[in-house]
Amino acid sequence: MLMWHPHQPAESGCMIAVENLTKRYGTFTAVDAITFEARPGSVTGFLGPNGAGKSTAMRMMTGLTPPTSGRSTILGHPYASLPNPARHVGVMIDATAQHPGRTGREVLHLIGMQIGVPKARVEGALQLVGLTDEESKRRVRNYSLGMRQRLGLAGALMGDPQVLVLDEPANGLDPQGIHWMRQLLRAYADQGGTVLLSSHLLHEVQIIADDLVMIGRGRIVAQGSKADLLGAAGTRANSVDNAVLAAALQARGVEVTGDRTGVVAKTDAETVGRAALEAGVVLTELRTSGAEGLEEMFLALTAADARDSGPAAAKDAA
Ligand SMILES: Nc1ncnc2c1ncn2[C@@H]1O[C@H](COP(=O)(O)OP(=O)(O)OP(=O)(O)O)[C@@H](O)[C@H]1O
Repeated sequence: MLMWHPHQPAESGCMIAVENLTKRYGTFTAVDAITFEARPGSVTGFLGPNGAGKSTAMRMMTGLTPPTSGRSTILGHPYASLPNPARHVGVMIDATAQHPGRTGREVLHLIGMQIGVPKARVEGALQLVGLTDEESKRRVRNYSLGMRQRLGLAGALMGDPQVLVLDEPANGLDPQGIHWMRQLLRAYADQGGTVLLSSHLLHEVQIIADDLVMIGRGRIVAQGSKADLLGAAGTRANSVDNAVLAAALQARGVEVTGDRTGVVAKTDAETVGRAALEAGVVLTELRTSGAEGLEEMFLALTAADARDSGPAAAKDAA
């Protein structure tokens, strides 16, 4: 596999910094004072339901939409102040926006000319995203959505950037394509690159991301390392007497939910273990609630923000 080597940042620290970034359309607030950072060598998943404000935030970060207030920097500078930004930041916001009458190869040639990279880079970019020579000669109007995504990613990689900002890059990819993309982005981050990618699918992001920023109706509802967020999702336990275990936990002020497969406690494993010990209940299972817990948390945190939660969907307010 062809590899590339994103340059290490001159100084360690965040490559993308977003501070109180806000976008209002009339009285409707699409992005509401969001603040987060993305680190080099990591993949940051920007997660939220449809209409949460992910694309709007990414458009502001990459100079496509002016913010109402707040600021964002990439490599310490506002995107628009970066000299030849595509050499530093690869952006894929709308993969369907490519010119339908051009071939994939032509699209990449043009990008190369605009940003001043050698023509030979086109071959490398095509190989990186797995578009064949024959496919690269087809017109974009005949591309499947997955092929457009691959072409969009190739365009973003043309400048050999240190930072990638990708809006729903897995959209339209089949399971193999998603697997391929994960490997590509993981390798890119492992070599020091910084990736910010958005998705409305928790599972998709959870597999690849090191850090997560969860957004709902324009606001950040949770953020942190994936490990911390998985931990915060609680502990799943099973015992010979779950009713006694649940009561022991509640007596300690721990919030408990449960189903026929066991007890889920909003606390760490040690606290559950101690409660079981004191109550004299034998534990048969004890683990962090993990992925299921994170999904429950994501749904709960964004429930008030989801369009299905009430008639007054955000979009209608715009
Ligand atoms: N130009 C605009 N004028 C008015 N409202 C807008 C404009 N652009 C976006 N919005 C609104 O801002 C909100 C956030 O939209 P955005 O596209 O950023 O969401 P998203 O999280 O990317 O959603 P999705 O996952 O569906 O792509 C939506 O309610 C949208 O209708």
